[in-house]
Amino acid sequence: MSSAPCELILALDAPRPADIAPALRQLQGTVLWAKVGLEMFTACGPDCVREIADLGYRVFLDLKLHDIPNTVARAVTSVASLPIGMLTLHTSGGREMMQWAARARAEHAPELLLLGVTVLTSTSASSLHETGVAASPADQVRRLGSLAVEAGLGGLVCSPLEIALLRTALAPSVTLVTPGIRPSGTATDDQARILTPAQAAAAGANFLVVGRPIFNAPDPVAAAKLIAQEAAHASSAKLSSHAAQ
Ligand SMILES: O=c1ccn([C@@H]2O[C@H](COP(=O)(O)O)[C@@H](O)[C@H]2O)c(=O)[nH]1
Repeated sequence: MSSAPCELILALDAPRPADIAPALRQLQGTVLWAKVGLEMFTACGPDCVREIADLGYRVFLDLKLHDIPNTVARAVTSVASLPIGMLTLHTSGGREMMQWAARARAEHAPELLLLGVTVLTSTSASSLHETGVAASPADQVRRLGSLAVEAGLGGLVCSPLEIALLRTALAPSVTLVTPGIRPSGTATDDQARILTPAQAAAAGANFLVVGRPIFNAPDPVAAAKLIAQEAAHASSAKLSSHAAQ
């Protein structure tokens, strides 16, 4: 198990960094990581990645690549020149796609952590079955997670409900990143497989990705600080209890 406390990643789901500038400025130094996703990247491209990095954040580029192996490997090569620390691809693209991506990373961006998205946190058991997958979300996450690690990825994106099972199934060095985080009393929105920050951190997540519970809160800076504290506290308690055993 990792000895580092669980950290918060801010999900920047806005078209431009300028749209969330006050929160970004006020959280500099308190939150280390920010996630640029499809909305921001399709609106302003690599420039917004550099802009967020220039503000002092480590950037998680959440492009969820999913294509034939050659195309995904070339996309990994293209983003290798950007100041990013994490990049996502869909594990459902299969072993070969992930192996090609892992080779491109080794050659062009050895410091970059490639994360395999397993089953989206917005997917319920019934919506997964509708796509033709008979397995439960937990079994499908275990299967895809193991495949991703065999193919050479360093981490996974899963729901907090699967953190404990992945911690049992995989090496402790695998980084587990979880969206689907909802502090008690906040709206579920379109997320289906959720836990609170403390529950996810106690289960063994390395990073929590949180967007709307922060940016839709009356005071986003206070909301982010509370979530970061709750996660750090729960993971430190877990680490101390492991050390005592
Ligand atoms: O399975 C996944 C993979 C990625 N995400 C992304 O995380 C954030 C969550 O935002 P909230 O507002 O906290 O729900 C968002 O950027 C998603 O694209 C995910 O939710 N689930």
